[in-house]
Amino acid sequence: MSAPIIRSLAELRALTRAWRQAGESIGVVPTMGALHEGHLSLVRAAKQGCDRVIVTLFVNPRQFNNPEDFAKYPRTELADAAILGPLAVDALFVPDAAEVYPAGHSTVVSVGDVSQPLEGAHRPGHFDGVATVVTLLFNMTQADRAYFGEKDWQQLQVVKRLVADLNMPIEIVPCPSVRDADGLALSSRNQRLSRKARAQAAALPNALFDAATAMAEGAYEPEVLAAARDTLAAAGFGEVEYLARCDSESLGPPIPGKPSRLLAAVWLDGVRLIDNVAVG
Ligand SMILES: Nc1ncnc2c1ncn2[C@@H]1O[C@H](COP(=O)(O)OP(=O)(O)OP(=O)(O)O)[C@@H](O)[C@H]1O
Ligand SMILES: CC(C)(CO)[C@@H](O)C(=O)[O-]
Ligand code: BAL
Repeated sequence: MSAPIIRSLAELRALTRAWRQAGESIGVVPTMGALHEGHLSLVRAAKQGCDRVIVTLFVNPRQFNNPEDFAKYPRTELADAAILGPLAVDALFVPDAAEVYPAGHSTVVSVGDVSQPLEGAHRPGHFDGVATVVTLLFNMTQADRAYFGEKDWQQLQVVKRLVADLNMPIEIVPCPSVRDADGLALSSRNQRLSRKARAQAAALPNALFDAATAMAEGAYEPEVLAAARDTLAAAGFGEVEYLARCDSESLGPPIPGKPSRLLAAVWLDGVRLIDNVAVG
């Protein structure tokens, strides 16, 4: 059986009110659909941690800085509802744009410093769109816990900052990146890779893991980063938008004694891939 699809906020509210009155906890897994094992790992964590689980599916127009990317984003609602069936989620919330942004909607939520570099610099307005829709989804679902993937590391840090700064009564639960057998992080956008490019794509995680190991062993960072760029170019990758070691939490420059992370956004075969790994 497929997951029960709920489209209106009124219907969702009726459910969440009943669950709250029964003293049940609510978990939310926000997604843009085209579900894969990465998303399902979040759903499984939510099922373990909460009495009730809502998966949201909304391709949020306000976080796309590139109209072509928005137009091409995969939309597979029926398959998504079917794949969630065996996990027995309580609701698949699929609002339309007018339910999320009714006429007259004019509030934008903007998170500070952590949203500025990397994705923020290369996708102007992206994190304002994410922070705004995540705030709306948290309010709409009344969730106690929300599950986010480490694959979108900067997004996770932005959402943590948002929740801390606005004292939102919700716990953010990070979930590790799920990777294919060759190491490529699962992503809806991987579907757009040609067969040849898909075979080349594992060079990205390999280069990141190798570089992170070298850095942890004390190798000279500029040389390590230059070697990683050479490896990617040799593997057929195009533009490297960023490849940088950052403080894991603030995404600013690394801070001695604090965890750091290596993050990248790279083009391959007309597809923009992102990934990140811990250093040390
Ligand atoms: N491989 C993965 N492992 C763990 N979590 C993931 C993975 N891929 C996506 N997620 C998480 O699922 C949630 C929804 O992400 P989203 O719907 O954008 O999927 P996606 O595959 O990342 O798509 P795309 O990268 O093309 O936008 C986010 O919290 C994201 O971090
Ligand atoms: C969190 C999110 C569902 C908000 O639209 C989106 O950015 C995503 O899929 O990671
Ligand atoms: N997976 C993060 C959402 C986005 O790329 O727009």
